Amino acid sequence: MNSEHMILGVALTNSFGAHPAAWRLPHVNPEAYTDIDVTVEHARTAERGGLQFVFIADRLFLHGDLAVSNPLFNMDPIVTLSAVAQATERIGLAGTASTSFFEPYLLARQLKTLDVISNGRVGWNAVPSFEPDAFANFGKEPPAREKKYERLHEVMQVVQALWGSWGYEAGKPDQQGRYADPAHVKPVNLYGTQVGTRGPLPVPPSEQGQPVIIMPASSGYGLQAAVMYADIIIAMPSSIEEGRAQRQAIRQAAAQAGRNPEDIKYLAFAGFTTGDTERDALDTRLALDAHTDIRGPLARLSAYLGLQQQLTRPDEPLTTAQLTAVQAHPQDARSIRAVELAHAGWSPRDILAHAVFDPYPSVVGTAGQVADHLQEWFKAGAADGFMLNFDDFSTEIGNFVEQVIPVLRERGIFHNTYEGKTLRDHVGVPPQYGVNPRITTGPQ
Ligand SMILES: Cc1cc2nc3c(=O)[nH]c(=O)nc-3n(C[C@H](O)[C@H](O)[C@H](O)COP(=O)(O)O)c2cc1C
Repeated sequence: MNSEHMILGVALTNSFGAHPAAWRLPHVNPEAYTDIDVTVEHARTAERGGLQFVFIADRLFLHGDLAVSNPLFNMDPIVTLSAVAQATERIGLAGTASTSFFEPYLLARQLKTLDVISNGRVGWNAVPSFEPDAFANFGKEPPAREKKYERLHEVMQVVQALWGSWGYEAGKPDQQGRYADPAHVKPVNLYGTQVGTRGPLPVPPSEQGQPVIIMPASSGYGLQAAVMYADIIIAMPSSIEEGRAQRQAIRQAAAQAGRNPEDIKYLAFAGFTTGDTERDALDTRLALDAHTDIRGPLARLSAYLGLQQQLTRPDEPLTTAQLTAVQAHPQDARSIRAVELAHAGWSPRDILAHAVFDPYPSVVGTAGQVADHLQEWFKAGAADGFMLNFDDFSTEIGNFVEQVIPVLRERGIFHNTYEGKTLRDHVGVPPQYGVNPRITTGPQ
């Protein structure tokens, strides 16, 4: 992994795409939620483009109003990735598993087994759950914030201790009669306030030792935990300035925690819809937006444009009087963008089709515009790479691979091919096996 190259992961959180209407498009298989072949195909397309990993977020409850939408998350990320592992060779496989419910022995076992059978391609997005609906599914009430993070710390340390409990020194099976050297497959006897384990975990090292750890960007307790354990931090900054500031804050906190800041990769979420022209890309987005009620977004847009009155002509550019009245909220990247688009002469419907209200910065445009966005953020130090989101996986992952990846390669900011075999190689993070000694002995 060369630091001149950006890291690209693709979010395959559900089977259809990031747009809630993707499942309704005529070319989309509406049963993709339960059809593993569809997810496998998306992962293979991403692998063809040399993307470093696929990523599956998770919520432990039914998310999405089934009367109008598909379930918004995967049936089960780890089981799904096991199937994807068998159908792919190089691409990394990152899945979310909550630290709030499962016993660390079970988490350690499933994740490391997946890492072994995929030849070292696994990433674990370790998140503490916070939604009452998730806790209800385990017959529980959400705990206080400090208890939630206390459990997270204990789970992270117990899982990693279990991962390291079958030492490299145990060796390979010797058919003369010794399968492994038991002196190096040892109990860990690690007990916290909320979880604990005896060990050992009967899973030998994978090709990358143990899974790469991913954690979401957060502040306070979350930041403190992420800089202790994470190899990759994923985030949703809304502007280059915010991304740069958050990345810097993480690098600083990592150094204070005794880490080399270079060992933590900061990835920003971004969304893309590509077309041969900007108009084509907007029309693709409009075909999806047509399935949603525009009244709410229009009301929100008038507020973001700083207008007192509602926008009543969604297909006409703003009038001169309206353009004189618009005013961006200086602190809000979405408002600034909406005002820019209004001044450029786009109609309210087209401004919305530019994805101004997506939860992360999005580009609806040509491959060159998409590449410009990625390059600008990367070169500005606002991210080490990106978590790519696509409205409609069935077309957009392929478009990105065929149209955007060649531009990034031409500009020298994306690798030509996988240089190594494991996810750790793909993202350029150092080896680790078991609990990082820094955690038990303090900064060196
Ligand atoms: C980029 C990003 C991705 C996240 N992915 C998930 C996820 O897949 N599942 C989940 O339950 N929470 C996810 N979260 C939420 C975090 O786990 C965390 O609960 C949230 O950021 C609130 O943090 P706090 O508890 O420190 O307030 C994500 C957060 C961010 C910023």
